[in-house]
Amino acid sequence: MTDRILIVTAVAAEADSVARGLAGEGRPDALPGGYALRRHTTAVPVPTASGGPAAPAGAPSAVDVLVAGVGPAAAAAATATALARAALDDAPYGLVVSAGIAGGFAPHAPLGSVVVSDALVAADLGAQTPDGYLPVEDLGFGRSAHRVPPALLRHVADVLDAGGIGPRVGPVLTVSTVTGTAARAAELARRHPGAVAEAMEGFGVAEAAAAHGLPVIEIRAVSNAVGPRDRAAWRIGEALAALTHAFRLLAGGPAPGDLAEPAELRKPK
Ligand SMILES: O=C(O)c1cccc(C(=O)CC[C@H]2O[C@@H](n3cnc4c(=O)[nH]cnc43)[C@H](O)[C@@H]2O)c1
Repeated sequence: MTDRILIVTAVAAEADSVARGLAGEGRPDALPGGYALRRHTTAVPVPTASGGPAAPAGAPSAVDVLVAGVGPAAAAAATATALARAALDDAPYGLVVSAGIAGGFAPHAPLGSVVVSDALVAADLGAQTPDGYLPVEDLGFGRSAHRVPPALLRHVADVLDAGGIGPRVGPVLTVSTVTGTAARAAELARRHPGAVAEAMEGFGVAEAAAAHGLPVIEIRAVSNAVGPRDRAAWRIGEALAALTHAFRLLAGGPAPGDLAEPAELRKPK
C-alpha cells in the first residue's frame, strides 16, 4: 500500500485552509488540464483503508492538495486526472479525501462543526417519477453511494475526537443544486436518514477513486444550514478555520494558535 494521499477541494480558499493544517507551504505543481496541485510532505504516516499507517513510523508521507472546481463533474474530472498522472508516474495514491465547506443538516451538524462521511451519496442521481424519486440503482444501472472503509472512518473520527472536535459522522450528500428551501431540505433528510451534510463534489471524487480501486472519505466543515437560502448567514470564515483545525489534527501537528481553542485541547509540539 502506498503512503500517498490526495485531498480534493472545490476552490482555492478551501485548498489553502487544508494546506494551512499541513506541514510547510507545499510545492506547487500543475496537472494536465491546468489543475492546481500543491505537494506537501508530512512526517505523520497516512492512514490506509484499514486504518493503520501505510508507511513505517518516521517515514515521510506525501499529501497533495488539489483544486478541482465546483460540482461533481468537475470534481470527477480533476480527481481522475490527478490519479491517472500519479499512476503513470509510478507513484500512485493510497487514499483520496474530499474536503471543503458544506451545508449542515439540523440538528446533526451545526455551523462550524466538522462532518466526516460514512458514505458519499449522490442525492440527485436518478429519476423523478409520479411515485417519487428513484436512485440510479432502482433504474437498473450505476450506483449512487460509496461507503467509507470502517477502519478508516474510525481512525479519522478518533483523531478528531481526541483533538476535541467531536466530528459529526453520517452520509454526506452530493448535490448539483444547492438546497434553497425547507421543503427540499426535509425531502433530502427523509430520503437519507442520518445525513449530516450536503456539498457538491464528494460523489464525483469517489467515482474517480473507485475507478482506481482507492478508498475515499469526505471531511468538511459546516458553513451554513441546509435549508432556505440565506447567503448572508453563511459563516465561511469560521468553517474554513475549522477545516484547518481538523487537518492540523489529522496531520498530527500542533493546534493552531489563531483558533484560540482552550489550551487543554492543544496537542504538544
Ligand atoms: O466566498 C468565499 O470566500 C468562499 C470561500 C470558500 C468556499 C466558497 C464556496 O462557495 C465553496 C462552494 C462549495 O461549498 C460547498 N457548499 C457549502 N455549502 C453548501 C450547501 O449548503 N449545499 C451544497 N454545497 C455547499 C460546495 O461543495 C461548493 O463547492 C466560497
